[in-house]
Amino acid sequence: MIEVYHVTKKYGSFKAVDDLSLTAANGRITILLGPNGAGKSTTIKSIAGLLKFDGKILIDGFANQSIEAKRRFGYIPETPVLYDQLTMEEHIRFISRAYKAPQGEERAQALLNRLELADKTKKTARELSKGMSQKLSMVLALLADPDSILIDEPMIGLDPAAIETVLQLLKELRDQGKSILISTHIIDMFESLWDEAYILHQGKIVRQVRCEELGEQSLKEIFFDCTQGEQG
Ligand SMILES: Nc1ncnc2c1ncn2[C@@H]1O[C@H](COP(=O)(O)OP(=O)(O)OP(=O)(O)O)[C@@H](O)[C@H]1O
Repeated sequence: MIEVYHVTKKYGSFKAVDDLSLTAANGRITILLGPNGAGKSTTIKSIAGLLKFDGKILIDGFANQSIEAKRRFGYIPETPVLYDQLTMEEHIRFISRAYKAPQGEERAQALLNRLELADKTKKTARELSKGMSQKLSMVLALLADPDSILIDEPMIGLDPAAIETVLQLLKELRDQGKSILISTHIIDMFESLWDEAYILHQGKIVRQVRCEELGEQSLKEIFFDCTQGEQG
């Protein structure tokens, strides 16, 4: 479970995230929606422990900067962070050991098969396409079987078949009881998937919507109402 309490992040004097609170519960897919520049990546990076901020963030009850928290979440950044000279299999071995995940390589193999990467494991990161890098980044984030998963714009660079696989994978992870927090501005992609949505505008949460409470209005319509017609 991911709990964010009153987080404010400033770049200089500019508040990119302003007093933001949200919860990503176990067994639910929570999406953080917002137009470009709303503060989504800043929020996700703050939760992942990459940025300093004011406020409090807990992962399964542990402060997000703590080692206990870091063992419990997997982070898939918007732009994959890989080691140019290492092959896919070297990445997998390295991350499995770093996370002391004995089943890591086995889990990675199953994910590589599903993402159609199994025949690419000898390639170095430098030789991977954008989509392949994104898929490898997902495999690495999931190989230690984290309880919470943080994903920043997961579908960027993926082809339609990979998008279907990732959507299916996310459903399975939800059904296993994981908490999943996804930041995106592409509402259509997650139409069939989300349980909880937070709409972010100019650094503030302007609306929280539960899928089961959705009335006549679609999430997209609510999004446009809240963000005054900005692109979604
Ligand atoms: N390192 C930085 N220094 C200064 N300002 C920044 C920095 N990173 C982000 N910002 C600003 O903070 C605001 C939020 O940016 P952020 O990247 O979190 O938005 P986003 O919702 O993820 O946008 P997008 O959908 O375009 O990726 C923007 O106004 C951006 O210009």
